Amino acid sequence: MKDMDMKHADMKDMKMDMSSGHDMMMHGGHMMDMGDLRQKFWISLALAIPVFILSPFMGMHLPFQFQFPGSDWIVLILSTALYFYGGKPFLTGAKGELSEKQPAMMTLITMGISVAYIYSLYAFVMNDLLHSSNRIMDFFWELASLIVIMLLGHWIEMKSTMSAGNALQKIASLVPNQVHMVHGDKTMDHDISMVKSGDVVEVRAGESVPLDGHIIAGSGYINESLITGESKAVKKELGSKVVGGSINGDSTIKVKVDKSAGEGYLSQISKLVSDAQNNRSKTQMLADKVSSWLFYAALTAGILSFIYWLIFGDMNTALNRLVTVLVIACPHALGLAIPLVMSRSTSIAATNGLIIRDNQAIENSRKIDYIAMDKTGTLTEGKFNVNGLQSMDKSVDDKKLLSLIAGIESGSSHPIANSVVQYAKEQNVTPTALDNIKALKGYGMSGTLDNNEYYLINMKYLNENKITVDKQLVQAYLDKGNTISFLVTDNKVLGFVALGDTIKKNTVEFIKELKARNITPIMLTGDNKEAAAIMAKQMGIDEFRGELLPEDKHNVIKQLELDGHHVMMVGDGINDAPSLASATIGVAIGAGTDVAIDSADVVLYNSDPSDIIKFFKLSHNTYRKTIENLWWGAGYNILAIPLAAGVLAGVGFVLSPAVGAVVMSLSTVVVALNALTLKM
Ligand SMILES: Nc1ncnc2c1ncn2[C@@H]1O[C@H](COP(=O)(O)OP(=O)(O)OP(=O)(O)O)[C@@H](O)[C@H]1O
Ligand SMILES: [Cu+]
Ligand SMILES: [Mg+2]
Repeated sequence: MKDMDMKHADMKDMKMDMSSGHDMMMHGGHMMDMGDLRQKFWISLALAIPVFILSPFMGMHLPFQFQFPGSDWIVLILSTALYFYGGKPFLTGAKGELSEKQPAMMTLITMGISVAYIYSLYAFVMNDLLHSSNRIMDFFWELASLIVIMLLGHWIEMKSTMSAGNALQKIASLVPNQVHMVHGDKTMDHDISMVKSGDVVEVRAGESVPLDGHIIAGSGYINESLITGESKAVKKELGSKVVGGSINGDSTIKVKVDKSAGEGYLSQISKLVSDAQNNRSKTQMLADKVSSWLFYAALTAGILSFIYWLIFGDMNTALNRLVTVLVIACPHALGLAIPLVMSRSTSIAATNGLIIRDNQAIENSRKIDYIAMDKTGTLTEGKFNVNGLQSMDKSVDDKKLLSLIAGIESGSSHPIANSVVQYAKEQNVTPTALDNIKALKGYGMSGTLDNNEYYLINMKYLNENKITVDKQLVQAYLDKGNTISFLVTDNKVLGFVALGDTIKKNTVEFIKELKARNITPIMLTGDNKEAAAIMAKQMGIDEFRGELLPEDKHNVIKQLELDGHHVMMVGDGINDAPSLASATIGVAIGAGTDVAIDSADVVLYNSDPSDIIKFFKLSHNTYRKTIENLWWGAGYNILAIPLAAGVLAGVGFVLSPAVGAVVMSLSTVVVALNALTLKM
């Protein structure tokens, strides 16, 4: 569980991060500390208002403007403060981008405001210090308005990014900070981070269960809907497992904590979500590329128009055009377009049973035409009923047989093993203690007792090792889709256990929907072919393979991909990990098997395969929004740069920096709002 470790302290930090004044923002996939944008915006606005009044706009005097002796000095001082204080987030952002040799949005903004500021300084020196004969037009008005508008734009962007990306905050808020720890017959309130595995906490009526554990006193109904999506409260009794974040009904229970704050179910989920949100997707890289491309385009367009106006106009016009081009090229909306959609998307996903670990999966989902699924635990519950248990050798009776089988299975966490051990307990049969218990991948288990090697293995193993068994005895179980395990020692079959699984309630509907989407479902299982065929038929699946070893599953996926298909693989076990990693999209079931989860792109944390349909719907909408936003973002730049360069100057239209900035901010708001309308 190493990489899922998340101390509760981290979760609290997270809560603090969200509410503190410091705004973090994604730019080109990097998190950037923007300082307190809200405060910066208001202070900058206050600084800017006198500049708007005292400084001529584009060399023109607007009706409300006036000057007095020394007013230029006030403008200079206020503008300098604005540049260094209000412009700081952009200046530091640009430094970061340039140090990584990835000029992007921040560099463009910095270019715009720096050019405006430096040129205006020059104008001030010429006008007010050297008293040059013809007044040089300065850009203080534009500088001030740009900084204010940029701050506003980024502040709005920030707010939408935050509301889009608060899945972590939602998860963190599911657990209380304080717990009632039980000490003897007293309880004391402690910080949740103090609670260790083995401690006992009291959960009163209506409170949420702080940590994973099991009930040692009391019983009641517990609502796990926040965690499992299952809206009905479930009855929990003595010994029942409870999950941190679920809500207690109206009785008081005592819970013995099994996992400390860092290891519980919720912290795993948090870790997954934060992984997913920090994940830099290829699509984001596309936006980065476009941003950096725009940087060079703007520089080129700026220099060309500068040269052009220098030749056919004058220095002032030329500089004015240069400043305008550099200011307007700002790819604000563009850089916002995809991160916003993606973070909104992962956030929606997180509240719908989906954790998207790799954003690339969203893009790839359009291509999927095959979906390969593991049977046990994925399409079925993975909770087996023991349908038959029979000794086939005089040396053991049924009870002894079960004791041996349960003994071997106590060393396994396979669903079959859990079910058998549970069954033995119900039958009051004590498992025999065996040594050296090992898993035989794809076949079963083995263990030693009194120097004898005992095997609990399937038919495939018997066939491959030429161990004979009267198949007639188990045929009836095979015909019902049972999984059969034989207990073998010394090449002699001692007996068998037959287990039946139940199909998950949403599976049949899910398969229908897949087919309606023209996605071919194929079932891959390690179970026997008879069980595979019978279960597949019941589920409505036409293609299936049985008796597969983990590497066989992997090969089936690889072959399908070689044949030009794009395969989604859904699995739960450690043995599914290679297939999950090699598929176009790997989907892991449940938050249980960390190896499977680590290899997957998407995790279904409610263990409900039909959430995959939600994934397809969400991905489809996300992709559409991404493209829409790319056009809104880039479209602005595509139109604005040539206009700013003065292409239409011949017909009397030139775009001023201030108007450019207003339009840019509008396009940003459009992109942000458009991202927020993303729905499932
Ligand atoms: N702990 C175990 N006890 C008994 N039999 C086992 C055990 N582990 C595996 N087996 C046998 O090996 C077969 C394949 O196991 P594997 O884990 O590869 O697949 P599975 O999880 O049963 O099915 P699926 O591939 O659909 O998830 C099982 O069907 C069973 O016959
Ligand atoms: Cu911008
Ligand atoms: Mg399995």
